[in-house]
Amino acid sequence: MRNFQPCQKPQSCALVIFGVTGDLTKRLVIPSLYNLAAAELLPERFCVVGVARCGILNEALRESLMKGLHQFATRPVEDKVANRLLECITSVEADPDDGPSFDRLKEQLERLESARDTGGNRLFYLATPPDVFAPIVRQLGRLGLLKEDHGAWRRLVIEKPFGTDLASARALNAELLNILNEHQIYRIDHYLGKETVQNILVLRFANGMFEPIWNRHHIDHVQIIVDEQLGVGHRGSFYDATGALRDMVPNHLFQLLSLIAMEPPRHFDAHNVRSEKDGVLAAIQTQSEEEALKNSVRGQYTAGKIGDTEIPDYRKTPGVRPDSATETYVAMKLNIDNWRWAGVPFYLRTGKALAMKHTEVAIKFRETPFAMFRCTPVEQLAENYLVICVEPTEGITLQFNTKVPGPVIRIDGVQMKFLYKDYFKSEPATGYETLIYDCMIGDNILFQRADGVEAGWRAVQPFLDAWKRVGSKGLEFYPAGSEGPPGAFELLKRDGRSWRKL
Ligand SMILES: NC(=O)C1=CN([C@@H]2O[C@H](COP(=O)(O)OP(=O)(O)OC[C@H]3O[C@@H](n4cnc5c(N)ncnc54)[C@H](OP(=O)(O)O)[C@@H]3O)[C@@H](O)[C@H]2O)C=CC1
Ligand SMILES: O=C1O[C@H](COP(=O)(O)O)[C@@H](O)[C@H](O)[C@H]1O
Repeated sequence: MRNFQPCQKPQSCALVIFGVTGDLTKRLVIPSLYNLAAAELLPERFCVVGVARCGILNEALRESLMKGLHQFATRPVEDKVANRLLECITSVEADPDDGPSFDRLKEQLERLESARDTGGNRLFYLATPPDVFAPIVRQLGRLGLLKEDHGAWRRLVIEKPFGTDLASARALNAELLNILNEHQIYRIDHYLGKETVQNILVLRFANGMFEPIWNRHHIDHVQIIVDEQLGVGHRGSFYDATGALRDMVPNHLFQLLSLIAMEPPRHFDAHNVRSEKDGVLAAIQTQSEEEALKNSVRGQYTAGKIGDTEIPDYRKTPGVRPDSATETYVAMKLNIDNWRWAGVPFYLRTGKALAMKHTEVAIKFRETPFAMFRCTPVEQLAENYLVICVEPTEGITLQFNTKVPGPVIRIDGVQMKFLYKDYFKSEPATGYETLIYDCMIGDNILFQRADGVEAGWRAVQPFLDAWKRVGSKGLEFYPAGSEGPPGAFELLKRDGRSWRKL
């Protein structure tokens, strides 16, 4: 998210993609590069080195990426732009288990850099399974390919998951920081590529009216809701080892939480913004295992129907264990131990195979102190919510009470709505364009820092430990296409609250 206008072209560079034959490259990386190319935002001198473990001819790789582009592009593909991009791509064979193949990769990369005159700047993109992040970085480190010298930058993009718990996240960070400096590492969380998520900072800090009421004196609680319609589909074995909490909470939901709850940064730059975000994650109250069990609900979907589509029982998904205790839904209550948020619960929920796709942050304000209008008791007034709608509706809604026209006082709840589509025309995008562009210009404001990743895992670790200890005890079931497990609604009811109706 750049702090200047107009957009500049990044410096010349080489982009090295590990996992060039994979789904992420085809579905998101290449379509984003295409969108950047169409907007004239790729470097003047540029080359892409596509690394695969088994040799693939340049022509075959380009053909397969072109096919993927036609399938996943967010806008009609213009041959001229696509060909210009694909001509930059060269296939190279290298396997992190085979040291000499990396020596050859180095030679080929240096040859291409010199032919394309890219100036030695390099962006390494790890679009591979997470267990090879460290081995690849070790190979690159051994060959000095990540060392910044003669003014040339060397950067590394890694995809989530950054570990599977606190210990593995620490180990991965330690491996990376052994070879790279923190400023060279770009840990991607695609939620930060969403316009509506980036706008949280602007809403809070470019408007004077929110800050005075953005605290425990005026806010009753916060809800972060990421409901998905998609089931687990073909990702059974990955998902069964992961679950809803690891897949979504310490990364995507915590990004939303930290943007909502952070203190104003001293400056709008990567260091200050990330320090404030990470500071609030570190202030999430550490729960005991008993508290974690009390303050969380796990659900797993059973067979059901979404629209006309029959969804099979989660446990019958290929790759999923028939007696799996993995959660496909999680709801939890967290507290933040600082002056701004003490006593303001944050309720988080996310799940698969639910009735609808909906992502929002709802900020619920306190009620009026007493009932001035006899016609409507306080508890019957509409609740005051400021809702940041992330997806599929993009916008902001304010819910408040108003007088119904007429001679007697009657009160009804109404909504004031800002919808992006009513104000702005923007080309449909993958959400990765901004992120890749920012890597190229060296702005890591939208990327996670090591301490933030670790603070996120630290906050969820008691939940992981407690669930591991109790196994499937307490796991609730919900039919695909429903609103989720009843316990998630009980979690708020117990506190005299309820989830906002979608
Ligand atoms: N797909 C998506 O939408 C998203 C994916 N991610 C993350 O991106 C990464 C890639 O995911 P995705 O593309 O879906 O996975 P795929 O399984 O589709 O692709 C993985 C790629 O990694 C390569 N690869 C596999 N094993 C190794 C290895 N041992 N050494 C080197 N390369 C290897 C494969 O290439 P080959 O076998 O040819 O060498 C393949 O190109 C993962 O970390 C995932 O969590 C994150 C967000 C979204
Ligand atoms: O990272 C992931 O995110 C998606 C949800 O992303 P969204 O942008 O559609 O909200 C989720 O489906 C997937 O399981 C997870 O790995």
